Amino acid sequence: MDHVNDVKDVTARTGVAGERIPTVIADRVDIVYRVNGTSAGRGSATAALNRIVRRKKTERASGVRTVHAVRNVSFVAYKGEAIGLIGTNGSGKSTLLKAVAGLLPVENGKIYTDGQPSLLGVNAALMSDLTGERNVHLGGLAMGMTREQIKERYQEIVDFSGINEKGDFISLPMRTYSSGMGSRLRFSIAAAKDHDVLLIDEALATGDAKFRQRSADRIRAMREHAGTVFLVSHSNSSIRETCERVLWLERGELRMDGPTEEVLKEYEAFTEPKKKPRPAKA
Ligand SMILES: Nc1ncnc2c1ncn2[C@@H]1O[C@H](COP(=O)(O)OP(=O)(O)OP(=O)(O)O)[C@@H](O)[C@H]1O
Repeated sequence: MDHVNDVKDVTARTGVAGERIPTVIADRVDIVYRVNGTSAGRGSATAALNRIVRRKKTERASGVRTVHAVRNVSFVAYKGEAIGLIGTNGSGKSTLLKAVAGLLPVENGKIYTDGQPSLLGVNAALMSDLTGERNVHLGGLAMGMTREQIKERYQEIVDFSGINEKGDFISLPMRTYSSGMGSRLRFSIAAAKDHDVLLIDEALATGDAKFRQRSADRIRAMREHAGTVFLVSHSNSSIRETCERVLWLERGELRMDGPTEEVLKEYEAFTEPKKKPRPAKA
């Protein structure tokens, strides 16, 4: 099994114990995507025929290409931590998050989690033809809340999202929302529940400054109540506001794992364009 839901067994075996309680352990994880239909040939029927004819050839010849998205990544996350995942485009952040959520198999290594991690992405499935109100109920049920819990927290969710600040938008279909409003509602629904491990993919990026501040406060509160929060973001300020630890992935490899400021300092030096030397004064 590559995704095991019992971290306690591992802690017993490895002796990682004491005050800090591990919630996620990634042990030398490799994740590989396989993409079909990449060989020359027109249309998928030709590609399929090619695959049958050349069954014994290499993967590349049969039209299957592999993308090694995460390479030999290991880390231990503890209860109460908020961890930022950073890295340039295509460095493997979303892939790693999906694997921690149990949505992608790992090629090598293992991921152990304590409790069921919840992945909150900007694409979290809400129904655009239904009203915000219906979506709050559906989203809550999808996360495992009871009808009573949803009723109890409904007003809190709507108030937190700020959707109704500019009129009665919560009774309109979600397709009438701006992308920022949509992701605020998604975040608010997810934040209404206490999660053991909450995985957030860019959810805060589209909110305005006021909402970002509220989200950062909410994430802090969630950490105090229980679990561990992972946040993937390209916004270094969101990471600074929210996380005290950062994992930096580059080309699928874990380049740095440490306190936010230390890692961001190196990352910013890596991503900022090199300054041209000033011409010498005449
Ligand atoms: N479904 C997929 N099939 C094949 N390759 C994929 C798939 N999803 C991602 N990849 C590849 O895996 C690598 C890592 O992608 P991933 O989306 O995890 O990166 P990321 O760090 O989240 O990027 P970004 O910052 O742009 O969102 C990339 O090379 C990407 O092309």
